[in-house]
Amino acid sequence: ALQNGNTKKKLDIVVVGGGLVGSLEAIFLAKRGHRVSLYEYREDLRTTPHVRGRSINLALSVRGRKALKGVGVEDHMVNEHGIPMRARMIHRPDGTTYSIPYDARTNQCIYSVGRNYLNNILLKESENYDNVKKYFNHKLIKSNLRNGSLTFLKTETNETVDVTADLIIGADGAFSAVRKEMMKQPLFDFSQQYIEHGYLELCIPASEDGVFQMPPNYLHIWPRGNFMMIALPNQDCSWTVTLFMPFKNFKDIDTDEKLMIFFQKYFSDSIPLIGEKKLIEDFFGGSPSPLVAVKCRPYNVLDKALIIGDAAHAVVPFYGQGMNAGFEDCYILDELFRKHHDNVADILQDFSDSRWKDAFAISDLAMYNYIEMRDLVTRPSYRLRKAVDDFLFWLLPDFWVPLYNSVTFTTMPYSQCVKNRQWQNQVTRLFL
Ligand SMILES: Cc1cc2nc3c(=O)[nH]c(=O)nc-3n(C[C@H](O)[C@H](O)[C@H](O)COP(=O)(O)OP(=O)(O)OC[C@H]3O[C@@H](n4cnc5c(N)ncnc54)[C@H](O)[C@@H]3O)c2cc1C
Ligand SMILES: COc1ccc2c(c1)CN(c1nc(C(=O)N(C)c3cc(Cl)c(F)cc3C(=O)O)c(Cl)s1)C2
Repeated sequence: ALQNGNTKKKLDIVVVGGGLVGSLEAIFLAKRGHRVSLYEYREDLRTTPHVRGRSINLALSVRGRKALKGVGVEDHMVNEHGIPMRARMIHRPDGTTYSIPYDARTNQCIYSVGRNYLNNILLKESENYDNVKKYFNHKLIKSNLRNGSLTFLKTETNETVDVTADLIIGADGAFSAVRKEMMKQPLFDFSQQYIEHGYLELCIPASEDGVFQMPPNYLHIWPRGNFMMIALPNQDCSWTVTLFMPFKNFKDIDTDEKLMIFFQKYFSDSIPLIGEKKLIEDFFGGSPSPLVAVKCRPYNVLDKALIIGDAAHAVVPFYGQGMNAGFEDCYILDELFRKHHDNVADILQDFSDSRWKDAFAISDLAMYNYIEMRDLVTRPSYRLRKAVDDFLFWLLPDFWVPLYNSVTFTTMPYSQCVKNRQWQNQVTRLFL
């Protein structure tokens, strides 16, 4: 192996999926000198407007930033594009608000970033590597992972093309075709869970004179028990608002009047911000998207294939960690390439053995938040517990890292964050 842990043997690696994780992974592999072919089902989104049904912006936190730093785009994303969110801004039903800082002690914050913007930055960064080839409008329709063969449908001409690879990386999202193939292997565990809530995106536009209509450096939340609205700021001073509600409730709101009565009752302060006409248009113009959690393991087939990102661990979004966890996969995989040099079998085995505990932990944490969401930020005991956490965090900062801070503001393995929390629950139960 070369001195910097680079593998001697250059591999022909196919990355399936050019979303956030696949495009980042392609750069990591290219930096190690491998020959990367990235195949993406959709067209080159640098040419198309926003795709509906995927959140338009996302919360980027330290785990994701660390991976972006590894390929040299963290600084741009954080300082030229990302909008810092230093606290939550909670909207009460009566329209009054109060804020809860994310990290009073060290003033850390999370960043709102545009999904397509970030995807474009990563695709553009991959152009700096002549050992990366990108193929858009290519859909994986067949594969034999053991002998590294793949068949893609070229959606523009309906022709198929056969490709072989030394290594296949499946970064093709929650409904991964690579994972479907993997599931045919013996000893492959898989479970998926759809939750009863769907989500619908609305928009709070910039004001007439082009500025934010709400305080910009906050993650705005309207917690309403069995449903919730959340808003993240965009670069153009608009907000992407995501309404989470059981599909049944979406269905029951089937006229303009019912919609207005519903919003007047639960989200009255947002009506003048969204605009009544736009609210009716956007609510009935789209349909709520489903949310699914996928757990599976192992993530590899011998030294031939590996799944990462949502393909390996799609989680419900109630922790803002899905993309951060997928980016963390890329960071960890790069460390394993360094650690095991050119032994791909060891690299993939080590990834499967070490990553599933953390993937399952963040999946459980996000699902826990979903269940708790009803009173996540309004239940008195939550706020009492938060006050206790903040006091102990202030008193013993290196000892008492509250759960939310450790998940969002440290790179402590997710499984370690959960262990921490269980231990803290015991202790607080003593005097709460
Ligand atoms: C409402 C909502 C809010 C969210 N908020 C946050 C947040 O605040 N912070 C955060 O960190 N995460 C958030 N997430 C999670 C985040 O969106 C995902 O974790 C992230 O997009 C996963 O990236 P990925 O590249 O693994 O998968 P994807 O983004 O799904 O990309 C998969 C890519 O593979 C392509 N593909 C699929 N099948 C094939 C095929 N057969 N052949 C070729 N290509 C294929 C797709 O076209 C796509 O481009 C949120 C998710 C939702 C739904
Ligand atoms: C684009 O669509 C979406 C959809 C959901 C989310 C995000 C973006 C970003 N999300 C974040 N969640 C946390 C968090 O740790 N918790 C416990 C929270 C969990 C919920 Cl459900 C919530 F509403 C607030 C907080 C909070 O603490 O602010 C962050 Cl920190 S960021 C959820």
